[in-house]
Amino acid sequence: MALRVVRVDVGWCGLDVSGFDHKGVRGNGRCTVKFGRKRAGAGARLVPAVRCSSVVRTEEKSVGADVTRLERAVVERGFEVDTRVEGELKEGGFRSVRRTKLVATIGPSCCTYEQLEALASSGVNVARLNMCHGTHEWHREVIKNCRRLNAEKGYGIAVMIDTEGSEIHMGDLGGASSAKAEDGEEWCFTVRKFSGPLPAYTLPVNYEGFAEDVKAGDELVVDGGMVRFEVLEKVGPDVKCKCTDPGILLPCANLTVWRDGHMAREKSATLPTISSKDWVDIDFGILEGVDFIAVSFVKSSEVIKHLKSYVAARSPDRSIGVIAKIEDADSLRCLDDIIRVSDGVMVARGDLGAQMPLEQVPSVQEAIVDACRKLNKPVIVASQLLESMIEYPTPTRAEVADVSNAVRQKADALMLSGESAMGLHPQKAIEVLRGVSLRMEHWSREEGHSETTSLPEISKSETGRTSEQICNSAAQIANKLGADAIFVYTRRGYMASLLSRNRPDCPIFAFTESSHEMRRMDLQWGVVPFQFAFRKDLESNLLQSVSLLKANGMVKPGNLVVAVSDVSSSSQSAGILQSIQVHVVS
Ligand SMILES: Nc1ncnc2c1ncn2[C@@H]1O[C@H](COP(=O)(O)OP(=O)(O)OP(=O)(O)O)[C@@H](O)[C@H]1O
Ligand SMILES: CC(=O)C(=O)O
Ligand SMILES: [K+]
Ligand SMILES: [Mg+2]
Repeated sequence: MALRVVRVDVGWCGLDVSGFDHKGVRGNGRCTVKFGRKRAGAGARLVPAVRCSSVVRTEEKSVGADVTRLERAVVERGFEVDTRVEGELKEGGFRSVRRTKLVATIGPSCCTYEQLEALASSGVNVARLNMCHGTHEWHREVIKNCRRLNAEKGYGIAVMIDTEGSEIHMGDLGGASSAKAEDGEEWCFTVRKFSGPLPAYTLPVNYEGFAEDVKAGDELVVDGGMVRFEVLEKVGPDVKCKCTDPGILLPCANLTVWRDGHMAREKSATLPTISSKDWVDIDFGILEGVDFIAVSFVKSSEVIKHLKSYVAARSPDRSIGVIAKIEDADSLRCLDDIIRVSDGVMVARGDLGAQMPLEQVPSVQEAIVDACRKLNKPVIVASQLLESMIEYPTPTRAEVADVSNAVRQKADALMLSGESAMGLHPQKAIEVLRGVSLRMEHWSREEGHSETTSLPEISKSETGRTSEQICNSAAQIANKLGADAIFVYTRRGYMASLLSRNRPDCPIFAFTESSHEMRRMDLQWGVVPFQFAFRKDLESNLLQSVSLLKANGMVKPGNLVVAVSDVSSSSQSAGILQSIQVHVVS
């Protein structure tokens, strides 16, 4: 039997071990972890005692101060939970937990360790990195900071990369954070490449066929109408334009070309959804162990299927969630197909609003949120939720109403873009999202303003249908009994998602063995992920988790818990598929 010291990092990348025994953590924070014996006939698998995630390196010496708070949490306490949720539970009890999840785009305003910590402490669940901007070194540093925060401070922040896609947009502004275009000024849009500062009144465009595609008289719309130009003439790679609607130009701003009142798409319409640059960025994401990859301008379910099989082949032991961004009319035509094959969806209102009449965006948002819930996939509502907070420390009343509306629709998550990436008040913006979410959730739930949504049956297989019915019933039982929480023991999060789909009155505590699955579940409405070593059946899991939470002051006598499980047990092999248990904490 090998005796080895393992550095356990409940962070991002690295290998998952099947399990190991532990001697415990000593007062000085040193921890020796001993591998168990090989199970007979089970090859290299080890007898699991405490299951833990992401062993980054193994070495023959003691790790001493390397042992982080979270490492100790799993070894000492037998479970792990995001430290922010733990605080909420201890302070306000089960029902106080926020159900709507928060995504923040990371940019120059919030990328240092301290700035990220400020966002994390205000409740960010997912950090989004837009691959349109920054270098791989820059993104790697942000990911490293997020990991460090998780390891040192006990947060469970997930990372999402977002592809650039092939749509036409401007390049960076030679290092400038913005440029101002005045009425009547002449500007040159060009496909020429520049290193360093740009010549005056010049804007690079990413799409090589740009000059071929546009015609004199076309209208160029920047960022859905922030600035407009009229095309005067084409000279080789340059397109000379006159500003007709003045405003601020931002780096990598989206460009659409309009002709005779319609969006002109020409050859750009045939560009691949995932460009060669995107594949390089996706490889980077896989290598860095990100939790989600969001794909811009998805036009069909095929591209999602293709990416999912690529990711599965490149990252066989660690699934990465593929999020389809809905940002144009093409994706709406096959919305249900796209949702079915994706692991989640983003309502990308920024580009949606540039690609279709603005007044259609609210109803499209509602339709997408609704379809995602019906098809059991998490949905993120993104862009301009608090746009004025890029500059001002307080949102407009209309913005608060917009955020409230998304929460009332029961979207899984809300996302900040420029507000966090390059705004003056990233932390305040997250606090507004948090405060408005909590208030609106309370209003819907406790003040009886919730509407019931009928959910279609989605599962095809017998076990899937059983899980679905069990989860629907468990959610109903929990609501009728006024339960404090639903506990679900789940390997890949499927049962947790089926419960979340019901949007029950109480939070869903989802116990899983992998810290990676934990982070993936943290995009779902009302799901509170825990890492926990499974016991032999539902009853032992329930008793063990309740007693662990009780010992840590996170449940109280009298709390009512409804429990379900998709973890196979001895009774399942005896023919009892699944059951619902109701437990009062003694
Ligand atoms: N990594 C970054 N570096 C510099 N600036 C950034 C970065 N990420 C975002 N920004 C700034 O924040 C603004 C909003 O960011 P975001 O990524 O959400 O843009 P978006 O237009 O909503 O997304 P997309 O390009 O996917 O449609 C950008 O226009 C850019 O100015
Ligand atoms: C987020 C994004 O890509 C959009 O709103 O267009
Ligand atoms: K993008
Ligand atoms: Mg977009």
